[in-house]
Amino acid sequence: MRRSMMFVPGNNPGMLQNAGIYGADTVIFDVEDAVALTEKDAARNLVHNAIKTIAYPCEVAIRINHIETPFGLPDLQTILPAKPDLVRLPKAETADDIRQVDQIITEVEKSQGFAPGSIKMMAAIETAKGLLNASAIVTASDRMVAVAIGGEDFVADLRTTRTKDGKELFAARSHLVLAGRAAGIQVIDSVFADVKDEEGFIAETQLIKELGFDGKSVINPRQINLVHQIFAPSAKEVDHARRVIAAYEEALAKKSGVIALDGRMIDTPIVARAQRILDYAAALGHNEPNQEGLP
Ligand SMILES: CC(C)(COP(=O)(O)OP(=O)(O)OC[C@H]1O[C@@H](n2cnc3c(N)ncnc32)[C@H](O)[C@@H]1OP(=O)(O)O)[C@@H](O)C(=O)NCCC(=O)NCCSC(=O)C[C@@](O)(CC(=O)O)C(=O)O
Ligand SMILES: [Mg+2]
Repeated sequence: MRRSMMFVPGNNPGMLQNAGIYGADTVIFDVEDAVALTEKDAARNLVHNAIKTIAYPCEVAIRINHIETPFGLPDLQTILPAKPDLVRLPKAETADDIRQVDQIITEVEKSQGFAPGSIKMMAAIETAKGLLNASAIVTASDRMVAVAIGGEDFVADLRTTRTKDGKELFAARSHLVLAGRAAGIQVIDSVFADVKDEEGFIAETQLIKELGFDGKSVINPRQINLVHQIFAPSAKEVDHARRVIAAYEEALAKKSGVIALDGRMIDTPIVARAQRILDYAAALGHNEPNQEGLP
């Protein structure tokens, strides 16, 4: 699961040290926009050492600089030998961007003796051009496991701003869900910058869950649990899903493919959705908070 992917500035030793304790599904050690140009060398060395020496209890990703900048290649060459799980390429605009990074990862995997394909990739779409090429980007490498939207850069490219209800990102978010689902990979929403606005964060996370996203990029530990609560099926949803499956089994026993439950039709897509809720709840176990705990 990649419900919460937390950015950690790669030049902050204290944050790198503690990044694993907050329960994020993934930590993303950032050497791109959270790091000033003068700090790039120091940050990539810090990130390398952190990955090499700390046993993080979650997936470890790195966000490199774009491969066409002077920093992208040294980012990969310095950090990959520490073997992060995942490389996030920001501002991806073409399938060739992905292939270039893929090729460098392949070379480092060979030289370091890592299993081929063991380092995964994801791309962040942050421009109109990237969005229009999304289908080619998500299918450009077998390493691709997810695609994200980088909302802050995206609205800058569109020459607009972010609003509370997210109307400016609606088309892009939906397009990305389509591209990701068609490629069979996960789709991750953007960050929410105002870490003190809990109500706004909850509303945005509920929206992106309804749009079909698998998770959200976050920038602060206090946002992690909120995402997990919103993505966890509620007790009511789990109970309803169980009743749907039971009703459908009853229908099948009577040689029917359709049945009514509480006055509503139950057929195969509804059963598939119910099964997905049960699988999701089972994957979470019984220790995860769910929506009932939301403020
Ligand atoms: C926002 C703030 C300054 C608030 O600081 P505050 O000091 O008020 O935080 P507090 O809540 O007081 O911290 C309580 C305790 O948690 C620790 N703690 C906090 N944050 C932590 C963290 N992230 N990792 C580990 N530890 C953390 C802290 O050290 C303290 O520990 P302790 O002292 O021990 O108690 C801080 O969070 C922060 O720097 N965030 C990361 C920002 C960042 O990475 N931006 C770049 C990525 S976005 C981007 O580039 C846009 C994008 O590209 C995105 C896309 O593509 O999706 C696009 O285009 O949209
Ligand atoms: Mg960005």
